[in-house]
Amino acid sequence: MSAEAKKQTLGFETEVKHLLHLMIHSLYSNKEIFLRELISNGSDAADKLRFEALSNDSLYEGDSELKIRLAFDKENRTITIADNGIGMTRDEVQEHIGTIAKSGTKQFFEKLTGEQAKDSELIGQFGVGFYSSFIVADRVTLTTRKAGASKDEGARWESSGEGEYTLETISKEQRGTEIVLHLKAGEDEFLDGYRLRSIVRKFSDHISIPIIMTKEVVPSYKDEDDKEGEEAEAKDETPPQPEDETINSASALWTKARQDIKDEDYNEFYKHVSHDWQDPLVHVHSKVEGTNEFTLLLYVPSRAPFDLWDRNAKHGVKLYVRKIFIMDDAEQLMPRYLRFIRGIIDAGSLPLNVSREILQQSKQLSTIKSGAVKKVLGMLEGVAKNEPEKYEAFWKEFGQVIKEGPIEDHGNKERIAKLLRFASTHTNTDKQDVTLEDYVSRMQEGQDKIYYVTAESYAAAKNSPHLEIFRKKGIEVLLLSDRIDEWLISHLDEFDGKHLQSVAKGDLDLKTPEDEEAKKELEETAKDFESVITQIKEVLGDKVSEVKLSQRLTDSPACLVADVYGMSLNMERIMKDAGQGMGFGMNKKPIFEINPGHTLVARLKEEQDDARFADLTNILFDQAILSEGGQLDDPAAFVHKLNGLLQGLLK
Ligand SMILES: Nc1ncnc2c1ncn2[C@@H]1O[C@H](COP(=O)(O)OP(=O)(O)OP(=O)(O)O)[C@@H](O)[C@H]1O
Repeated sequence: MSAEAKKQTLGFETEVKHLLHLMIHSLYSNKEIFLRELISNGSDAADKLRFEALSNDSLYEGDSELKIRLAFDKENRTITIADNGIGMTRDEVQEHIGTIAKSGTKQFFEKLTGEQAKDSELIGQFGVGFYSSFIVADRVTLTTRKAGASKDEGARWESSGEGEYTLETISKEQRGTEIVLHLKAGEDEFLDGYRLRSIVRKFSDHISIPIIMTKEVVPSYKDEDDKEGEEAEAKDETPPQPEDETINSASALWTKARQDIKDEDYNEFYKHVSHDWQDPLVHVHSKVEGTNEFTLLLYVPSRAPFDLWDRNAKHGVKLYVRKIFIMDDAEQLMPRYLRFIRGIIDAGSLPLNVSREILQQSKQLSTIKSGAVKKVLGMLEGVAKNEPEKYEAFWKEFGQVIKEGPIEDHGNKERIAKLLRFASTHTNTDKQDVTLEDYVSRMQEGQDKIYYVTAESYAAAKNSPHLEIFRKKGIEVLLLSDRIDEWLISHLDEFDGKHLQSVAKGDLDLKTPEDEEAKKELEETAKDFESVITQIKEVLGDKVSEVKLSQRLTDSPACLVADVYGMSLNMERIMKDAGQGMGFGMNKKPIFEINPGHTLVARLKEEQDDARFADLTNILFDQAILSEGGQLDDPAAFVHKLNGLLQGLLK
């Protein structure tokens, strides 16, 4: 026996134990799903073999009828699930089984709180897969051999799910994977053919290869009189060959007509392709005719996957060609902003021998992609229109990703823009539920722009001094505080012919008659403030590009305004945080606007003492930074100056 053939005892990754514990507890009321998960794996293994065999027929080893066999043994209290799919090498077993080598796992564990209830919720986002065996079994034996490998290159893995597993090389006649579950005490309900059949029909009917069980001998109800004769007959006959039966409908779900598919079937298929254990939020099933004929069955999950923000996360759409699985993770099929979409696309017109390289440049595939994107957008539009509550749930989970849409997908910009939802001064809550269309319908007479403010948090946006004049005039402003918003807005400069305008950038031009009036008045006032403005400029030096009287303030004494062509101050901060080297200062300096109607500014005008003038000016400037959500370079100096003034009050 070679060294590696020896039995090894290996430890699970530390996280596995915790994960197993959580899974078992959160799934206990739904424990029959272990069967769905194992059958799902068997079906994936068959898909993989079928694809590999396209270019290497010998992998079938003369047996191309792919299937899954399910059996139970009452005496030994075991359930066996066996497939003749691709199988695994010993190394693959070590890599895939009992190890969580999925991207994003680490982040997932960081999110766990240790509180059972909360963590159970979270874990729903994490596929259960093979581990679900341990919900019902206290020992699991997996034997497998890779298709095309020699018979003595099989592997046996065994574990009781408690931190360790053994792995050894064995000889295995049949390629594929066989899993034996040694049931825990109390799980005997699964040692029942009727129960197993009904679970398969409920969860795995859509699996496209046959799931086979031995036909059970149904006791026949014959006349009492016949009984003796029958027994006598049975005695001298060898038992009849057990007969097989297929217990699922074994056809690719997406090839069926919509009206023949039940909601449960759609949901179970979703769980199979997505490895999610919750029902999806919504699906679209559609056949697109034409030269590039294809069928798609795509889903929106009800919860964001745990790796939604992981750059390396897998994409969720599988590519099939005429029912043959071609590949997972087909990033050519969905743009990044729809990366949460799960399901399949069956491209009838692609050749079967496509490779990843060919796909990358395939014109046909990009046509299919754009057709699929349109279907997905159509589905979302439908939900938004007809099922607003569902859309709200969708937006909560995926809104931030959809906001990448106008940046990534110019062709569909208008359509995506209509799917966006924002918080706004109209509703004054942090709930993002205002559409751009709603906004436009509420625009005031003469208003020709869609106004927004960006800030680091909803509170900072809502309380921004820049909103004062808008609130006073009852002009709605969108309150943007998601990180992505700055980028979104830089790519979405227009909606329905209306320019999107930051309230914190450039000159205000509200285009109303009162506005013109106010402007004139301000020009008059400005004459009075000329010398104050010059003095403020001297104090602030190159911290600002300009100082002027403000039209936007009613309650606050001062604010900062970004150059109309420059970055907003919020954007500058984001860039700085992201270490983009574009720190405060690289951008054009902000304009410092003061409110001539404010008592502090009036006080400044009267101030004779230069030192006090400088202190007050610096305080107003720092306050303006703070109310923008910015950070002070020297907070202690600010506090010191402020206290100086306050003490002055007490004298
Ligand atoms: N019957 C099988 N035949 C061949 N490979 C298998 C089989 N079962 C599992 N595997 C391999 O083990 C890996 C891990 O399986 P597991 O069920 O834990 O997770 P998964 O199916 O990848 O995803 P999830 O955990 O989200 O369900 C699979 O991706 C596959 O590579």
